[in-house]
Amino acid sequence: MKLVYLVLDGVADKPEDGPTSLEVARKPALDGVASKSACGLVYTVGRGVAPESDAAVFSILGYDPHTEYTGRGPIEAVGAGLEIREGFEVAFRANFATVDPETRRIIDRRCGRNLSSEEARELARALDGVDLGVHDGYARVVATVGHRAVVVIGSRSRRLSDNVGNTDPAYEKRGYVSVAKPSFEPFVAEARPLDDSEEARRTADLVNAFTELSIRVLRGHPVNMARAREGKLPANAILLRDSGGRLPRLQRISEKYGLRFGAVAEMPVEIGIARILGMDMASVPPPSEDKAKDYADRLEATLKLLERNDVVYVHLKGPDEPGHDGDLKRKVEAIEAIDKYYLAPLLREIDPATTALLVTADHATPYTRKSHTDDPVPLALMAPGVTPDGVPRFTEKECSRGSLGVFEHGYEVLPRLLERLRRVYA
Ligand SMILES: O=C(O)[C@@H](CO)OP(=O)(O)O
Repeated sequence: MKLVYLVLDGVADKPEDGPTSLEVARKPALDGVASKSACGLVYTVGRGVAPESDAAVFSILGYDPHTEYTGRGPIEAVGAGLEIREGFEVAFRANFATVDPETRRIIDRRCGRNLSSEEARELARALDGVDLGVHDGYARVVATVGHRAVVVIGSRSRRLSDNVGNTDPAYEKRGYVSVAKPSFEPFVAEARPLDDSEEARRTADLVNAFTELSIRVLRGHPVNMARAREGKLPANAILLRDSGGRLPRLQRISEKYGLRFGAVAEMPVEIGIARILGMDMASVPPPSEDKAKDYADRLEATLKLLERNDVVYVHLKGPDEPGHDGDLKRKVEAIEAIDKYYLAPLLREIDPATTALLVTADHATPYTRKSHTDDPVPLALMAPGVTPDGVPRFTEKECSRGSLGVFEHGYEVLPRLLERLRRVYA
């Protein structure tokens, strides 16, 4: 049996807000798959939870993020090739952002979403290894993709704790599962200890010292001088979120399902997840403007992994960013590009008699809300022995009528559907 598990990042919208991107997009390949599939909806982490990609992806891979999870920071660190010194280091997901340095008001959480990875690397180098002046502390800063980075707050001699709040106001830590806030005060938040331990207080002090230092160092940085000359927003602050002090201890996915898993992932967080779960990784360059080339690379990687694995998890970032930017046109274009340059050629390459296809999303990023929401996402399973529901198109509303019904948690999807496929392939 072979299965391609295609995850379209943030592709779902909020149907009650009006036409959704999936309804507007011209996507013959996706709609063709839906018409040959059993369909349904998934609350990827759970009803009422607007998840970040990390918890959502662990969940749709079959791991309940409320039982064993340790935050997005360590996952992004693995994706960036960083190790964490347990007990003395805490890893955060970070954003280069634009703030008013006097008031700490956030002008743009992503400094205009036009920071090149090279600019980010130069800015990170100015802060990587800095001494924080308290608690024998220091920071490591590694740029990843665009405005994204990993920051590790450490102490050479004092124990630290990951039980501290975010300085990024857009997401709220609820234990280790961070959720997107529908609205927030646009100011850099003070990191707070989330318990009364000395370790948590010490860590919060170090985070706040890092925030101040990053604003001082980035203010006059040549990259920002050049950006100002080009009329671009400065990357003059670093927002931290989703702290974690160690990696989650999870069963390797191949042992969990008794199947070999490959992964095609574009962003550090999904790369980190695939590594932690022991998947056979194909490395592909980060997304570029040339979608035809990007998706040809991702298709080639998928086919190569299919040769030596039973399941290939493919995570395509495309629709999420325009969702965050509130841009319906670009979100529709992102879906159409995946349909035309990835899915249509994939369907020409795989044998539907022996290779199943499961398509879904990690969460909704409605362009009408410009953030992740708790809306359920559509799901379609096309496989031999699976009777199609006659769903005409891959959209939120159409898939809600499917025979698979509603999965209350993403971690129910793979166990239930792999069991169904095993019966067919047995
Ligand atoms: O990294 C990203 O693409 C998004 C969501 O995961 O984060 P942010 O909203 O901070 O850009």
